[in-house]
Amino acid sequence: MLQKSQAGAQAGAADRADHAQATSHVLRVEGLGKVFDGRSAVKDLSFSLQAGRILGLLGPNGAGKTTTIRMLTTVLEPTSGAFWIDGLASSRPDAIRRRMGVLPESLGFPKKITGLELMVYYGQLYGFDQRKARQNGLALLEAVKLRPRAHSLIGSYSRGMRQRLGIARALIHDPVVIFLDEPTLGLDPRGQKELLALIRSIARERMIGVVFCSHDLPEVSTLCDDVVILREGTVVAAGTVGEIVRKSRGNVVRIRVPAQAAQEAAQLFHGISGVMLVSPAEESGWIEARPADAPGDGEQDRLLGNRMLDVLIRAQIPVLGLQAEGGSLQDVFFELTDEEHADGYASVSVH
Ligand SMILES: Nc1ncnc2c1ncn2[C@@H]1O[C@H](COP(=O)(O)OP(=O)(O)OP(=O)(O)O)[C@@H](O)[C@H]1O
Repeated sequence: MLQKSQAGAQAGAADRADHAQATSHVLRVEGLGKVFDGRSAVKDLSFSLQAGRILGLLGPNGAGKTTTIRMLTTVLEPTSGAFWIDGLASSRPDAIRRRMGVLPESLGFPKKITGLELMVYYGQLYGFDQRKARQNGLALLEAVKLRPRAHSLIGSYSRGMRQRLGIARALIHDPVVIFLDEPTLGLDPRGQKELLALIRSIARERMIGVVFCSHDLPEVSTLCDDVVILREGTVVAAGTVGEIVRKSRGNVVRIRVPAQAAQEAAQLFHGISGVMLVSPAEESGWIEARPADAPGDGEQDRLLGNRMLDVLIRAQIPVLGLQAEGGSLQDVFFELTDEEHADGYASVSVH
């Protein structure tokens, strides 16, 4: 709880000044770092998140995601850098804790109370009286589609229902940012889909910024607006999902021509700037190509197949088969977090 002391009043004024500086972002992180026993777990991390947007924090095991989340949720003190939540600086953990909600990776709820009792308990911890805590609790249970089970014991809830209860609890004090650590872990495909839809609607309707940690890359591509990819504690890519996917080297085009025309077609493809043949023409007539430089111009990369087709049409070489594989967040993730291929990618800033 905040103390109404002179120091508190001064801190409040400073908070408001910070707030005025950074009102467009619900979360802003600058140069955040954490050193454990002389080893950097997170280095110079900077990004920002706007209200109503969902940011995916990605990285392989040991990349520094948990350390980052623990710093941003004030569990761990950063070694360097700072962050602001709703304009309030990380040097005021009590104040910023009241502006954020957290769904930790593993949730421990008492099993022998009802969902509503849990909501009332936490509502009162945040200073609501019994009536208001109950009213707020019921409204949030409705929002996460648990209203019909409000009076059931938590012990009877499925994993998906417990996750939804965890989200309702994280929203009790009307936070501006919520941190969700692997919320869909262990859910069946339907439960996963429903939870993702719920997270999206909460972000959009309540204008809450969501920081979402997951190892499920298709899920992150579907849900998130922005992505930060960490590798060994350092940001290796940051931007919107579209911006990051366009940086993929995964655009591969396979074209099949008659076997007797394969050499000629390969020669023609060689002549297209920006095209790299992956394999020599096969006896079957299949020829595989990808953009020569990475990261290339995303638009140009996506037009690779069109340019290859264009030269075949001009040379009147029949096209017998065509396969085009666009880049995905998964491609970029593997490329960036694989030591051999991690060079040559420029970061772009998250809006
Ligand atoms: N309390 C600690 N003391 C010492 N080293 C730590 C501590 N916590 C984390 N680390 C180290 O910091 C690095 C980042 O770990 P972190 O748990 O943040 O990674 P992660 O991306 O969350 O990994 P995972 O996906 O496996 O959960 C690792 O090298 C880890 O060993």
